Amino acid sequence: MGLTEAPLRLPTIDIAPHLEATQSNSSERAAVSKALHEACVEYGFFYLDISKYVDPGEPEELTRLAREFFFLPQEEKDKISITLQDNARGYQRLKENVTNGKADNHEGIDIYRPVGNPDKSKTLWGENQWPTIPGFREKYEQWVEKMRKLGMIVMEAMADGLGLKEDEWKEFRSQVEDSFWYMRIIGYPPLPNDYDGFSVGAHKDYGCLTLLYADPTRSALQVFLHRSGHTVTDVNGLPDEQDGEEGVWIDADPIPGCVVCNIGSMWEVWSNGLYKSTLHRVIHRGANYRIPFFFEPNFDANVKPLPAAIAQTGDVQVYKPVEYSKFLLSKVSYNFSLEGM
Ligand SMILES: N=C(N)NCCCC[C@H](N)C(=O)O
Ligand SMILES: O=C(O)CCC(=O)C(=O)O
Ligand SMILES: [Fe+2]
Repeated sequence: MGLTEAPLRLPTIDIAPHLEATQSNSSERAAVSKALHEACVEYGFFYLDISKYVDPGEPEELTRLAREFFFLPQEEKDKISITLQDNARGYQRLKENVTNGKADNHEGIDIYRPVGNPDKSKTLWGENQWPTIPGFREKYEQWVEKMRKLGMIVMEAMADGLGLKEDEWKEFRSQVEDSFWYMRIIGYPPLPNDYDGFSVGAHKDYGCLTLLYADPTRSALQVFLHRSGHTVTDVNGLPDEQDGEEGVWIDADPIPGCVVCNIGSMWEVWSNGLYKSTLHRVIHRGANYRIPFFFEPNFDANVKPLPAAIAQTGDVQVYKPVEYSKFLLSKVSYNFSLEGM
């Protein structure tokens, strides 16, 4: 059946009741937590309505600043190249990022949580490199702070949706409250029709939660629902049960006032596979900018299935523990190399 079935649509969830917890909105909050739970079981993807949290002018200003940067001559952009730092923080040229052995048709700036003792000889452990455009750093740092707080709010709502008790949440929270967050500012030129690759090839996100501010271009971000013949393994390197015979790519077109949200592989581990981190890819035929913010675990988090999740998945721990830092490093070191794929 696959492609002829009824259109699949990702759910939209308004986070407003969780922005301010009051006695009177506790049933609304519970409904939101339940909706998050269902979206994560079913899709691993949803729209998060943040219109009561973010003024639309804010990401529009970020887009304007991004345009100003990406319109600079190549040699100006290369002054903050990732190769001058820790091979992760800074600017990457068009086709420098690699996914599934193919160069991606995008350029971007990657910013990570700063570290106290930077050492650029260690991958990921250098310093962020910001454009010198007036206001750029300041505006983007404000955005990071906003998204980081939002990430924590959503994590708490999700923990509630999964049924964690107060003390279980406290334990869980300690694994993410010093999030090793990550932000990308991505410039997409139109993907040529004859290009043997993608704007971003099919992948899963690595950590907890991605909060994507997307430009209006349609059919750009595509989400893989129900299974195909892809040879993808899960976070533990096991064959992924998502990879059956059939599947369908659906468009996750932007909705005004919402960020597109998806869960990363660490949620798959915490939930013992109850929540799936879903494959997605980008085929961007327009020319514009997108800003994903990745709310991730603490760098040193040891991620393992939560007892509450094991209890809901047949009382058997299926997923092995994962050290987030090792997992992240293995991913990032493949992102900029066509070797060893
Ligand atoms: N979730 C993150 N960090 N997204 C960044 C890009 C994903 C594609 C990357 N080349 C890859 O193969 O993973
Ligand atoms: O630009 C997009 O729509 C999504 C980008 C993405 O999936 C990523 O950077 O991980
Ligand atoms: Fe992604």
